[in-house]
Amino acid sequence: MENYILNDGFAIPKVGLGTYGLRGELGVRQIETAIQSGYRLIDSAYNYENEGIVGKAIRNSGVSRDQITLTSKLPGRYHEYDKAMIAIQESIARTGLDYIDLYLIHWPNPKEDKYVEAWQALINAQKLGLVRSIGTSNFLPEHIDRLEKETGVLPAVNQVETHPNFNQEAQREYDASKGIITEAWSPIGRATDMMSNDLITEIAQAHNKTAYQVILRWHIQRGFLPIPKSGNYQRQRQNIDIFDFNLSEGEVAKINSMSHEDGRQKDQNPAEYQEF
Ligand SMILES: NC(=O)C1=CN([C@@H]2O[C@H](COP(=O)(O)OP(=O)(O)OC[C@H]3O[C@@H](n4cnc5c(N)ncnc54)[C@H](OP(=O)(O)O)[C@@H]3O)[C@@H](O)[C@H]2O)C=CC1
Ligand SMILES: O=C(O)C(=O)[C@@H](O)[C@H](O)C(=O)CO
Repeated sequence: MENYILNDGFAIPKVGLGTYGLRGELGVRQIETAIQSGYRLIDSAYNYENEGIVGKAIRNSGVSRDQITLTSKLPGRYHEYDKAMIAIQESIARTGLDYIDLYLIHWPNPKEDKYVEAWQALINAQKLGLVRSIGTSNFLPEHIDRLEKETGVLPAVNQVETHPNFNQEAQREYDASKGIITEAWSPIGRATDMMSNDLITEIAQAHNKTAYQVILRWHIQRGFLPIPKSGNYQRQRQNIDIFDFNLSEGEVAKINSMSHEDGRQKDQNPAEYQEF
């Protein structure tokens, strides 16, 4: 697996496994198969109620702990400093591991306006060794500017919705200007209409790859870090088998051109959406 280097010096795999909806003992087995297939970055969140099974899969995997990057995320209801510190410790305890590699603020919840306080807690948790790297999710440039101005500390990653219908080029440019890696959530658009898109199907046929492999390759060639979710062994393998071909600049540009202003998931604009 190829890596990006974060602004705090740690390496992070270029593709990760999304785990929203993977739960229970079946979830443990699904995450174990992903690790056996080569995944070394696992994305979880307090609100997915699966930190326990993700931790169990990592502990069962036989892969050494320091080879795996585990992400979790702080929910909106815990943005106050003291609550955030407890929530981080609860996340770690549920995993059964000693630390979490990457901890993100899940949503900025700008109407509550407590995300700077939450960020102070993540900074302190990093100093205490509870979490290795810290970052944000669904943060717009204005939110990151405030973190920088009020704390002087920038996120290592910013995880945002990105897929061909919503390519986030402006956000990526902003993140890159601050040394932040942009992770892509819903990177294959939740597998809805992408397969039937003629443009992507044509490119896929030219490379003898699936439409989803082309989309995931497109993310990487643009400098994004996609975290596709699959509970299925074969699809998990397909989603990381994307390092043996290159899209041309023209193909990348064609996929970029699919993006449109209202291409994001419904009601997921971080300027408005509140998640607790
Ligand atoms: N920070 C945030 O606010 C958010 C973060 N996330 C994170 O991002 C991850 C990924 O996003 P998500 O919304 O799950 O959407 P994805 O774009 O990853 O799509 C997941 C869906 O695609 C299917 N799928 C996966 N691979 C293939 C394939 N190769 N061929 C056909 N179908 C496929 C999966 O089904 P199957 O499992 O059956 O293969 C599932 O139904 C989440 O799981 C979560 O970890 C998601 C939303 C918001
Ligand atoms: O899955 C996540 O990480 C979320 O933040 C979800 O809330 C997601 O955005 C969603 O589907 C909300 O309906």
